[in-house]
Amino acid sequence: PRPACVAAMSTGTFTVSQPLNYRGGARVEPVDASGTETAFEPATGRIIATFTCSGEKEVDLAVQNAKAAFKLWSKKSGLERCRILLEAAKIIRERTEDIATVETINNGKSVFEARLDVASCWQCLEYFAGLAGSLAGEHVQLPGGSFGYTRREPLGVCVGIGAWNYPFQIACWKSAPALACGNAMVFKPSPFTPVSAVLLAEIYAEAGVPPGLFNVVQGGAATGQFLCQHTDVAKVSFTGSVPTGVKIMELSAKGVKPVTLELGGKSPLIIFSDCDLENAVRGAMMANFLTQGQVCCNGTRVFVQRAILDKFTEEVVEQTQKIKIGDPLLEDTRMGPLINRPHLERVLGFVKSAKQQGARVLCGGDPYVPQDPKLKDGYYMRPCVLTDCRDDMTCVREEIFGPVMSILPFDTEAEVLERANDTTFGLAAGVFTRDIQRAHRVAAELQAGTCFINNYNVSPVELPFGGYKKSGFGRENGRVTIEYYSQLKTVYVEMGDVETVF
Ligand SMILES: NC(=O)c1ccc[n+]([C@@H]2O[C@H](COP(=O)([O-])OP(=O)(O)OC[C@H]3O[C@@H](n4cnc5c(N)ncnc54)[C@H](O)[C@@H]3O)[C@@H](O)[C@H]2O)c1
Ligand SMILES: C[N+](C)(C)CCCC=O
Repeated sequence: PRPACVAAMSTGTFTVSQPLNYRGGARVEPVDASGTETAFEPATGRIIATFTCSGEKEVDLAVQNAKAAFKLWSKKSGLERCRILLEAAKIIRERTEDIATVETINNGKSVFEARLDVASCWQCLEYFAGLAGSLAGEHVQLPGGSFGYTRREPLGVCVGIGAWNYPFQIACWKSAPALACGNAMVFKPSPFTPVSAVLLAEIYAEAGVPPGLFNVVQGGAATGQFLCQHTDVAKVSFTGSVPTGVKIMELSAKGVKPVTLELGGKSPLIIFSDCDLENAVRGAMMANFLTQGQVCCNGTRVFVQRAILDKFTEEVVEQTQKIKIGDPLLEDTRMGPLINRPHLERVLGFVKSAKQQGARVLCGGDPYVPQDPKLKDGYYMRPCVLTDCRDDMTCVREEIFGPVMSILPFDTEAEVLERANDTTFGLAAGVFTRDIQRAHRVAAELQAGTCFINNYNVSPVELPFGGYKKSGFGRENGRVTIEYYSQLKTVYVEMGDVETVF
């Protein structure tokens, strides 16, 4: 059943009343445990769920269900899979309000933004539904009338492991290409945001996928490890931090499983003095403050050419101070709370160390208590703009994952490219300039999986998304993702006699 009118809910009222695991076509309590976790409503600090983390037996049951469903699903034609995925996309679109509301309650992002995330989800399903019907191999003529052909085949049971900043979107960006290619999936959300992935499982079931094709197991590191180590799992697609990505890769390597790693970043945004300043300021806001700054590809190192430094800084501070912080379910809120108390403290700690290292806080960077008494225990802070930053400061080198922008002046193109690329990360980068040749020259030199020219943090599902360097490898979205969820079989066909060398 769909959640009871969550769209009509207000902050401070939602609690989870049904099991959060989904296996074999139904919500279930796990048969064994690897501890318990608690999920919060960041806006109020209220507990909304206490749940059991799945143990090894539950993980195995989910994988076995997925394996059984794979046998049915992988035999369907691409067009048959397309129809079911399109139906799921339609349901997601119709339920935008319900899904966005749950996402906002559990994650803290504004409902305005959560609706945009949901749009990216149904669009992703539509996109891969479209590709499902066109998956094909090639036919190759060989000497003597013999020939070969290739078949694009699914991998089997794929595991998806997600981060907490885009819970529903991550589940869709992984499952849509996986299912389009004929795979089954077991998905584990972050224990901080367990609620919305199970809505996706229900939607897939309603759309007509076989029971067990998309399963959800809840838990933390231990549950994730059981998934990565399972011998019947063919592939692991992970979104999260670099240190966890390393562990996932090590575990998967033991079973020679291919991995997709969508990891963290510390992306540069370069603003040349010939830019359209108004657009550059808007771009910098988009690059830093979506989802309270908890975005992997955020352009948090904002390099500004010296001639426009003062004007740009003044404008960006003015816009930052105008951001409406508060109850994320209210229509005019644009910044909600951070994900939890320890993370808020961590982000505030980055601001403190930036000050100690010589940066100047132009606005924000301190805890915020909204006037509404029910929000007093929420995890809010005011968005922060730092100036007088240097490349060696901690706030400029490390991923903060919060609403903290560092402004860095520069003089020449060569200098800024050198500095922009001086990082172990390589997820995204941006450039604002009116000089079309410079824009493409700079994009070609930036060491990043995605480069934005004259915009930032737009990610249409038609375009591949993924990292360079320690930000990971493999891609999500775009046609190329088919290659990460399928394997190519070559079939040789002999039309003559066997010529033996013996
Ligand atoms: N590149 C991208 O597309 C992208 C998107 C969103 C977030 N991120 C990154 O994610 C990070 C924030 O997310 P997070 O704090 O949830 O990351 P995290 O690495 O702490 O956790 C991510 C997921 O991995 C699981 N996990 C933790 N230890 C594990 C282990 N040993 N084995 C298997 N699974 C394990 C967690 O339970 C969670 O589901 C940031 O670094 C951010 O940049 C990247
Ligand atoms: C949709 N965005 C804003 C590009 C975010 C993608 C996922 C990164 O955390």
